[in-house]
Amino acid sequence: MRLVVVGADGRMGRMLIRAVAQSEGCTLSAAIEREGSPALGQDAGLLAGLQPLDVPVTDDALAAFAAADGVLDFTAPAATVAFAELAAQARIVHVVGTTGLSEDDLAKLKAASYHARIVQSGNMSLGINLMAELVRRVAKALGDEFDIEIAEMHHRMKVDAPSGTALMLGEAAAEGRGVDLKTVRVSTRDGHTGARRPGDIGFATLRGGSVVGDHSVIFAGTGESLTISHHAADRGLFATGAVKAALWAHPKPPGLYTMADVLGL
Ligand SMILES: NC(=O)C1=CN([C@@H]2O[C@H](COP(=O)(O)OP(=O)(O)OC[C@H]3O[C@@H](n4cnc5c(N)ncnc54)[C@H](OP(=O)(O)O)[C@@H]3O)[C@@H](O)[C@H]2O)C=CC1
Ligand SMILES: O=C(O)C1=N[C@H](C(=O)O)C[C@H](O)C1
Repeated sequence: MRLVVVGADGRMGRMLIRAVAQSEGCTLSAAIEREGSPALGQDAGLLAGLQPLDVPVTDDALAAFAAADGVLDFTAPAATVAFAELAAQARIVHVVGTTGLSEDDLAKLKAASYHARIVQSGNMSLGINLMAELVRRVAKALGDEFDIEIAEMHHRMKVDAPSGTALMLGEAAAEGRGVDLKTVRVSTRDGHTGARRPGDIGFATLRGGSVVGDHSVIFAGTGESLTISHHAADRGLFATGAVKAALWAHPKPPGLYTMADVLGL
């Protein structure tokens, strides 16, 4: 499978180049960065700390997608929406790891998925996708007398909050309770907030250092609490998950898939 990595010079872009180069069943056909990027012209392998791969970084996504079977995209929301339209035109696989997507962005991905095979997830790791399943079950079993709070910590460079993973876990908890997350989501607390509203799902965001990604879902009852946690030690695991998703989606019909579909959860 010929794969394009977009956002090739990003933290995840470099990991994705390595994952493609080191995985069986796929090759790196192009590496894309935005116009004016200092990475343009550099060899993608060298950029990712590998031997040269003879794939220079370019800004010509249209030509790259036309000559590929799939694209791995961990960039930014506006870029991802534009790449989804190009992936739809090229009828290829589009693996979307980008977080911070708005409702409008998600609607555009849905539209693109009538022609592209899109796998979209706020987290490509096995552990987090299993955790979402557990959270759904626990939220269903425990009911409203247990307050749900979701805490996450990421590196100082992260630009969106709460993390895509935290929102995914929040959606799972809300589904377990049979409610719409939008109606119970509390993402900020400051000053005299009043007592906690029963049924709310709270989010706490921490940023600092080089933390790859830590998530906890706390079910706080009266006299007891239950916490489910995940610690990501290396962002290579997200890249490996993205390659797995691309290979899985290659023979599938157009549609919008999740990592839970890929992992068979
Ligand atoms: N789903 C998952 O499992 C995971 C998701 N993520 C998400 O992936 C995204 C990227 O994270 P990270 O790698 O840390 O961020 P970085 O900022 O390090 O990388 C993003 C890269 O995308 C590039 N980019 C932005 N717009 C374009 C464009 N139009 N064309 C080409 N390249 C573009 C950026 O270039 P420039 O710097 O010039 O803007 C940058 O090189 C985030 O949304 C993050 O939350 C991260 C890890 C795991
Ligand atoms: O920006 C990151 O780094 C990460 N982003 C994803 C998110 O928003 O949940 C996944 C992972 O936790 C790392």
